[in-house]
Amino acid sequence: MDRNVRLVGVPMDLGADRRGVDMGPSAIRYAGLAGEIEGLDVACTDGGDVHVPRPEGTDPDAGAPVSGDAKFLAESETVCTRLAHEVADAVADGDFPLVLGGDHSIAIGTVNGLSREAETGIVWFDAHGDCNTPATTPSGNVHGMSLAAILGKGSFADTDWAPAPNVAEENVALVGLRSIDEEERSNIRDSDVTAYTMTDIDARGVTEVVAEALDIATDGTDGVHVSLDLDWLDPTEAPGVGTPERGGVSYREAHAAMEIIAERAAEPGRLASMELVEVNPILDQHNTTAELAVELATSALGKSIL
Ligand SMILES: NC(=[NH2+])NCCC[C@H](N)C(=O)O
Ligand SMILES: [Mn+2]
Ligand SMILES: [Mn+2]
Repeated sequence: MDRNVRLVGVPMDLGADRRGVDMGPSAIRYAGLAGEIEGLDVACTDGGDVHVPRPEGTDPDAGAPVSGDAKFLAESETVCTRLAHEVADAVADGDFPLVLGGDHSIAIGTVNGLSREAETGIVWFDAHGDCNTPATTPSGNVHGMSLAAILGKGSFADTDWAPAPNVAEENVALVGLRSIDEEERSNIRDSDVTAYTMTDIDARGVTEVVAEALDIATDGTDGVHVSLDLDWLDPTEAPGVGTPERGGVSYREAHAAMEIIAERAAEPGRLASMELVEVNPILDQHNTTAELAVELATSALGKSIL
């Protein structure tokens, strides 16, 4: 990594049912992220946390500007708009934004900030598709809708804060899927997003799948955003997540994926930003999942075994 890394924490948990992911940024910092990055001879500054309203006393249905079910949408807008500013500022200063969640709804803010001035591809590592819309969501949780929001699907198209300005569906790849809701399945199938399931990883191996996902995300774009939902990994490796799903990638497969990202990042501008989301310290075992998030981030930023 030839740029200064700027950490931006987003202690957001309004997009998920299980409370506790708001403590993710602290847990990841506590696991030693800044020091590990500096150990790679990469400068790292901490931009602090984006302010997130507390849910207590907030009406989850207040002012929802879209039709359908989406809880805390007004707060999502506020937080994602703030985050988009922070990310755009980091990019304008020539820094590499590393965003610490928080639930996955924050990706709406990260990608909006990042794609303001640049064509952006996305590789989205996740057990879930996060492609529900307010019309198809079974839960009303925005963290299950964030990719659909970024792509302006359903009633998100009527908002001015959710659809990202310079992201083409053809440059988006989902990797590691194993839990898709019934109607979400058609949202994915009817889109131009490329979706790699765990079955694809079983058959082809993680290195081939991730290399192809990166080809898709880099084709004609200025840079790639890596969105890493820790529930992408098997819950035996990453127990501290709110929506664990059996059958995820192993510890080594996850590192292998990040190492391929690091190889490609050598080409200037290729890896544009990264976010680590869904770490839930309340459900974790001795901060294992936050420590894993730190390891995977440093792998993506160039840490190698030898
Ligand atoms: N980012 C996540 N962990 N998303 C989980 C989404 C779960 C489910 N598909 C929903 O829409 O509620
Ligand atoms: Mn997710
Ligand atoms: Mn997920």
